[in-house]
Amino acid sequence: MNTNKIKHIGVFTSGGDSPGMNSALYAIAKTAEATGIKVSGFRKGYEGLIDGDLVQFKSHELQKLTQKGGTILKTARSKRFLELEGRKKALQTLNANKIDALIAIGGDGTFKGLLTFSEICDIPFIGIPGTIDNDISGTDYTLGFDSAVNTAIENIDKIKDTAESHNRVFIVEVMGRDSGYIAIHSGLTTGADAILIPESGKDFIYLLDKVKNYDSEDAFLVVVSEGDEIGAELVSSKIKEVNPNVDLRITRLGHIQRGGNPSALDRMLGIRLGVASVNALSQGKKNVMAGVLNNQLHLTPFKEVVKQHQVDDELMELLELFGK
Ligand SMILES: Nc1ncnc2c1ncn2[C@@H]1O[C@H](COP(=O)(O)OP(=O)(O)O)[C@@H](O)[C@H]1O
Ligand SMILES: O=P(O)(O)OC[C@H]1O[C@](O)(COP(=O)(O)O)[C@@H](O)[C@@H]1O
Repeated sequence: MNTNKIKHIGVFTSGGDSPGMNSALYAIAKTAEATGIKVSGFRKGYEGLIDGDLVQFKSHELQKLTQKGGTILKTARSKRFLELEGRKKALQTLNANKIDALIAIGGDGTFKGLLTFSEICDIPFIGIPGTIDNDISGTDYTLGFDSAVNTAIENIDKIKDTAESHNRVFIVEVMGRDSGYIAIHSGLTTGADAILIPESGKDFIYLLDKVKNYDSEDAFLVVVSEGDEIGAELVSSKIKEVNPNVDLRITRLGHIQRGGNPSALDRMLGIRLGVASVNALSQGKKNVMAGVLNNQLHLTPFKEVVKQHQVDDELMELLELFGK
């Protein structure tokens, strides 16, 4: 392993926070220390790079916080980094602090940012996929997805109890800005009657077919992704059109899905990808995202990392089977 070139890594979290980010930060610090590399953390995503807002990282301090949700480095969506002016300031910060590599934990927007930044900055960048939405190619799972699904499940189970007690139709909106992964996983595993996602056009037809005859002693549970083109309000009014007698409520789970301690799976993913990202830098890799494909570590060039707008065929078949 060649560790001569990299002496000082900068790391930051960016975009929406996700459970598991702290595990990854801990693993990065631990691996870097073991190979004699200094690590600095930039606070608030690209904003910290622009403002030179950085803190020294010591693994024993991060060890205490590895199990916590959120990100101890804080995160942000930075308008200033979208402008060349902002990116030039970020470059000055890196030069002034002699940072010779960057690791970013975030979603596809963060990686697009790195690609744009690479036009004026030629130090190596490594990405770690961190978003609850799980909508990034090049990895089976993103950091935080499993925890968010677990939170959604826990809450949907509770809603189902009250829905059954009152024979109510409940529409539960889960997160996923443009993606249905949280909805599919949480809907299937809570026995939802209908699951609505942006990637499917048929799901709404199945829902109306089912709900028009709904007149039972059970709950009728609809899990809808916030990214779905129809949305909870319209779904509600369409249900009332086809079945005016239903007693219906809408619950939005919202940001509760982003918080909480990470699941075992997300903690392990954070540790694996944190270690992999430092190792990738030591091996001379640049501008790649570290992910896990078929449970094997995998590096994908940023240029090939895209926002996933399709769920895989197997999940679509499940949706078809359980949605009808
Ligand atoms: N094309 C781009 N050029 C420069 N910076 C970008 C670009 N796209 C996104 N970014 C930066 O990445 C940040 C995070 O992206 P965002 O889409 O909000 O979250 P995520 O990384 O979770 O997808 C943005 O706030 C912006 O600062
Ligand atoms: O916290 P905000 O800025 O309101 O963003 C909400 C969005 O962030 C997410 O929670 C995760 O998005 P990211 O891709 O930025 O991680 C989406 O599911 C949701 O639409």
